[in-house]
Amino acid sequence: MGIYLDNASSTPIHPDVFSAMAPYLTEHFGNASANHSYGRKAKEAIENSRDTIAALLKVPADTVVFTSNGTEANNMALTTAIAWQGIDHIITTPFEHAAILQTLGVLQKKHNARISFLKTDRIGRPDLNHLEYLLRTNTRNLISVRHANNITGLVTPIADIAELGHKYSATVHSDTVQTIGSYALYPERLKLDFASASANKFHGPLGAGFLVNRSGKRINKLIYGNSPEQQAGTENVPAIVGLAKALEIAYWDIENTHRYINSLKITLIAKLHELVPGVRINGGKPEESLPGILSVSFPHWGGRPLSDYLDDLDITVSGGSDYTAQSIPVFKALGIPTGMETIRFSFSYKNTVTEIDEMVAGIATVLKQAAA
Ligand SMILES: Cc1ncc(COP(=O)(O)O)c(C=O)c1O
Repeated sequence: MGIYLDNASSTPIHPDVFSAMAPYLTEHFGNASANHSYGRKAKEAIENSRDTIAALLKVPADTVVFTSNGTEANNMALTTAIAWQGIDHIITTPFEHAAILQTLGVLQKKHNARISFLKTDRIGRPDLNHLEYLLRTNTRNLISVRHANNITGLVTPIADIAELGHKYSATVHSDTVQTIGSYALYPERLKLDFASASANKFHGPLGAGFLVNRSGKRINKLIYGNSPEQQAGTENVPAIVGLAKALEIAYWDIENTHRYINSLKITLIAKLHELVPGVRINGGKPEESLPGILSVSFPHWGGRPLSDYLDDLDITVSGGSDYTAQSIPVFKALGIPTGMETIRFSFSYKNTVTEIDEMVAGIATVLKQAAA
């Protein structure tokens, strides 16, 4: 097995999550809408999962809406806010995920709303004075700002943003896909009307997410059909069961997991500074960013990209041309020189210091080859 350092993209499923899901793939395979024992068993599993998630997040169970992923949760939140709340002005940042920027682009046209992009500082922190100015000079505002940047890991002061927003009666959504499960996050404490999550970011299955809807408004459906779940269609019961189990595991002992993952990140930063002259760490100080994400820009030494060499060594990171193409607006906004190669390393509880050492040894070999 190689070294997997792309956990911000997707994490391996936790063995206990797999065990919790297995009976719902084999024995309890019923359709939750069916009026017989199989259906009732499936329905019960969904409601138990909803209760588990609600208890962990300290929100009422009826605010938890299951979705297929984080993108759907984000779409649902924005569509609901704009459709029901008569929003005519949206405040966001240029750093949001495509699930936000593309959705807002469509909704803006459909509802004749305007979008303002918050000014940010050099590392991407939003300017709260600018936020207050935008809130003061507009009415019926929706704020959508993500809690942590999935490229650099920088964490936004979302509670301050939400507090300011509510002072001016704004509706506040945060794309918390990178933070729910990474932090023990409580939407009420952060004063969020909407928060989105995706299970495969915290050792849950692919194809499961949820939206917390504290707005008091009915969810605006994205598709129509039979299901009593707000999103139409037959529910993915095993994935929902796995999602709840994964969140339970993530919230258990989260502080120690954090400390451990952060120590891997600090170790890698120190080793890279030692090894590579001119290396640049993006996303602010380690304590300002998610413990699990490290964005590094390497001076280009000509020839093949470093991420390709790492791939040859069976070391998986986020890099290469597709990643760069998606991330270019963020790199530009952060002032990362175009000549540098930027790689995201993202860690989980499964990674070890030995893996970090092996990867650094791999980078050292690549540097030597390039210099020869
Ligand atoms: C910040 C952020 N928002 C939204 C998404 C989309 O989530 P999903 O892939 O579950 O649709 C991602 C996925 O990487 C993300 O990092």
